[in-house]
Amino acid sequence: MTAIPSFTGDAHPYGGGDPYADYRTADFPFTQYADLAARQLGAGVIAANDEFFAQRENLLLPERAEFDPEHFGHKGKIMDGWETRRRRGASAEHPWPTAEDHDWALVRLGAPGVIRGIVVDTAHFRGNYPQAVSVEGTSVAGSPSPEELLGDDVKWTTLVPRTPVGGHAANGFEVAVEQRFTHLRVNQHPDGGIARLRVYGEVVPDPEWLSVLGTFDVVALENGGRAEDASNLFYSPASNTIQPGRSRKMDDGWETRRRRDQGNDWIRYRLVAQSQIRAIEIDTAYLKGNSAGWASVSVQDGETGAWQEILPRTRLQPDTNHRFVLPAPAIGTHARVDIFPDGGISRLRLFGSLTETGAATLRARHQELGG
Ligand SMILES: NC(=O)NC(NC(N)=O)C(=O)[O-]
Repeated sequence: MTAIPSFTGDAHPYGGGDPYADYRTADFPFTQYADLAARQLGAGVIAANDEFFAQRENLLLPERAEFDPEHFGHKGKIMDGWETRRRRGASAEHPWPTAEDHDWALVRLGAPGVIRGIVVDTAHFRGNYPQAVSVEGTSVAGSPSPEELLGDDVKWTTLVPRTPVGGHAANGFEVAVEQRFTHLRVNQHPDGGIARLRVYGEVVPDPEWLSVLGTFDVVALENGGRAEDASNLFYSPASNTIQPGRSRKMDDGWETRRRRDQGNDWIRYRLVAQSQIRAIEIDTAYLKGNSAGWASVSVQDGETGAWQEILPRTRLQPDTNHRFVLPAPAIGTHARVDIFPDGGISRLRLFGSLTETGAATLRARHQELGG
């Protein structure tokens, strides 16, 4: 694992001006993966032992945390994060919290998967961030209640051991645990505030669920699809094109910078597993003066297979969902959308089903990751 920067210690008290001017962060190698704790994917902070100063749900807000130095409420300073009360010891002789004292929050991942990295963001928590944090993971099928998750029969695996963190900083941790997780427990030792939680990883879907679906979107992030590479990410990520639901504004889609050459832009995807594609949707919702002019779609079977064009270069309309039925099913493990010359699309849907090989591969991966 590559060494990534770690931050410790207080940040300076807020002194006015841009509250992010002294924010400590870094480029983490794992942010190429999807955020499995994204609300858009269906994640939630389902319980916490204490949220006296600020509510647990703020942890998963997609926007970066805000800070208003003048904003106070009945409980104290209004903070954009999850913040617990200060713990006290049991007596005047020992007024401090014990080494075991800690606060916890339970997080349901939006899609189960393998976790590659976690960011515990303490933005604006300058003198009230946790002394240390730890993160554990578990895999529980169905929709367990907080009480069930806290039961003695649930096995938790350490993803981030108890580690000191810094105030007003993006505290990143690489995770190397080859298991599929459905829920996390985030611990603050002994107490404090965390602004945001990001959990980067690879979706590993339930093969039984996909097998009964029949026809489904074999490139959708929630089903285990992934945007592997793209020609340009200037305005917004390529992974937006395989997010759930339709775009609600322009930057919910994928938009490239204006090209000034004779080339074109593209995205390469890894499908859920080997699939048979029968229909395609290309949506340009909210892309009007910058919608892709034309698009084509190709598939590749295996990392080294030849690319086969399955949708020839086709004119697209701005702010429109386009539907195409393929003349014959197309088999592949990867797909590529080429847009001409540049601009963007908001969503790509590839409807079909897993081949027998694809289904077997998915079942084997699900099993090897703990089932
Ligand atoms: N100035 C503070 O933020 N104080 C307290 N926190 C809030 N949110 O008021 C505390 O005890 O950490």
